This record gives sequence, structure tokens and C-alpha cells, in this order.
Amino acid sequence: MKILGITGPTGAGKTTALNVLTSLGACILDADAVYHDLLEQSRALREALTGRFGDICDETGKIDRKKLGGVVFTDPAALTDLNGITHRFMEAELDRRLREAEQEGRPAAAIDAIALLESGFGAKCDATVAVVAPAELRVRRIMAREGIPEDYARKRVNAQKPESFFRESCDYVLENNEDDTPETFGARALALFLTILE
Ligand SMILES: CC(C)(COP(=O)(O)OP(=O)(O)OC[C@H]1O[C@@H](n2cnc3c(N)ncnc32)[C@H](O)[C@@H]1O)[C@@H](O)C(=O)NCCC(=O)NCCS
Ligand SMILES: Nc1ncnc2c1ncn2[C@@H]1O[C@H](COP(=O)(O)OP(=O)(O)OP(=O)(O)O)[C@@H](O)[C@H]1O
Repeated sequence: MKILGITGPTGAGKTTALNVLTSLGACILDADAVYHDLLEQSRALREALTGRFGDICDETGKIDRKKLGGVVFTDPAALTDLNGITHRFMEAELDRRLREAEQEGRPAAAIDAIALLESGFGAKCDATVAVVAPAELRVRRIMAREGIPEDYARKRVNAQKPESFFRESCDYVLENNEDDTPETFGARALALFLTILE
């Protein structure tokens, strides 16, 4: 089973690119979704987060990610601590899901993760792809996707590594620009993935 790693900043189009792989029977591992599942399932993860960040829960007792984001997206040291806590939980879960995909006989798997390279997940991949798009366009796209305020969208965008980091660190680059539609971008992504997987 070939493993692709997709990374790039928030709103660039990683999920949109990977949607085209589902028709090929590939297993898509979206690190955000894996993390959201773990937040629900793992008491140890929740305790590690509240142990470091204090009152980050909502009125129902669940971790309030926007409250936590408000802290870590304006404090690089806090973001480093968050990554130190979450990545070890996520690595174990991603490994488990990759083994499952292999046992199911999937032809390929793709890991979609903002921290693919820094976390070491990239070392599990046969090829890495950076998805990039202009920052202003990404701000608009994530505001529309999640209904978040502009201020929060900008904090998230500004907390992340610059586009040059992703361009220079990956094997391939996919651009998703102003004049693209999800369809034109998806078609370009499919062509690249087929070349990599052949
Ligand atoms: C930072 C948090 C509080 C933000 O929550 P929020 O609801 O705003 O975002 P959500 O979880 O839906 O993720 C959306 C996007 O935020 C960005 N993001 C998430 N975590 C991080 C991070 N550690 N560093 C930089 N950007 C991040 C990514 O672009 C991601 O695609 C939350 O994502 C979190 O606790 N992340 C830690 C786990 C992690 O590192 N996830 C990324 C997978 S490698
Ligand atoms: N070419 C495009 N034209 C219009 N909308 C697009 C285009 N590409 C992506 N989008 C939309 O922009 C939003 C962000 O795209 P997507 O979710 O694929 O990004 P992402 O890189 O996975 O983001 P994140 O890392 O924040 O999860 C989505 O709502 C998606 O439908």
C-alpha cells in the first residue's frame, strides 16, 4: 500500500484535493478529523490538555477548541506545548488506522496533516505533496467553511509556517489559486496523484 502525505496551510485545499482519491478506493486519514475523534474518545488526551491549558472547556465540559485556539494561535510557546501533547496521541492512532487500511487491502492511503513534516508523520510516506494558495484567499475560504470571525481566521493563518516552508519541504507542489474552481483544482490533483501512485 502506497502512502501519500499531504500538507500545507489552513484553507489551501488539502481536503478538496484528497476527495478525488476516494473514488480510487484509497483510505483518507484527515489528521484534524482523527484529532477531533480522539478528543471525544481519549480521557488521557483531555486531561493532558486541561493540565497544561487550564479552563479550556465549554459549559458542557467538552474541550472548546476555539478557546484553545485563541490561546495557542497568539502564543508560539503554547502552540509548541500543544503539539508536544497531541502528536504522540495522534501518531499512535494514525499508525493504527494505517494498519487497518493495509489489512482491508486498500491500494493507497493519504495522510492530510498541517504538521506532517515536523511531527515525523512524513517519514511514513512514499511521497509528500504541498497544497498552497494565497493567504487572503485562504482567510476567505476558512471563514466561509467554518463560519468563524475574520479575526480568528487571521490568527490561525498567521500562526502557521509560511508557504515557502511547505513548497521547499515537499516532493510535489499543488497550487489552488483564485481562478481555480474545486473542479479544475480536483482534476489537477487527480492527475498528480495518479502519476505518483502508478
Ligand atoms: C489548534 C486548535 C485548538 C484549533 O481548533 P479549531 O477548531 O480552530 O481548528 P480545527 O481543529 O478544526 O483544525 C483546523 C485547522 O487549524 C489548523 N491547526 C490545527 N492544529 C494546528 C496546530 N497544532 N498548528 C497549526 N495549525 C493548526 C490546521 O490548519 C487545521 O486544518 C486544535 O486544532 C488543536 O487542538 N490542534 C492540536 C492537534 C493538531 O496538531 N492537529 C493538527 C493535525 S497534525
Ligand atoms: N478552488 C476552489 N474554489 C472555491 N472553493 C474552494 C476551492 N478549493 C477549496 N475550496 C473551499 O475552500 C475551503 C478550504 O478547502 P479545504 O477544506 O480543502 O482546505 P484544507 O487545506 O483541507 O484546510 P484545513 O487545513 O484548514 O482543513 C473548503 O470549504 C473548500 O470547499
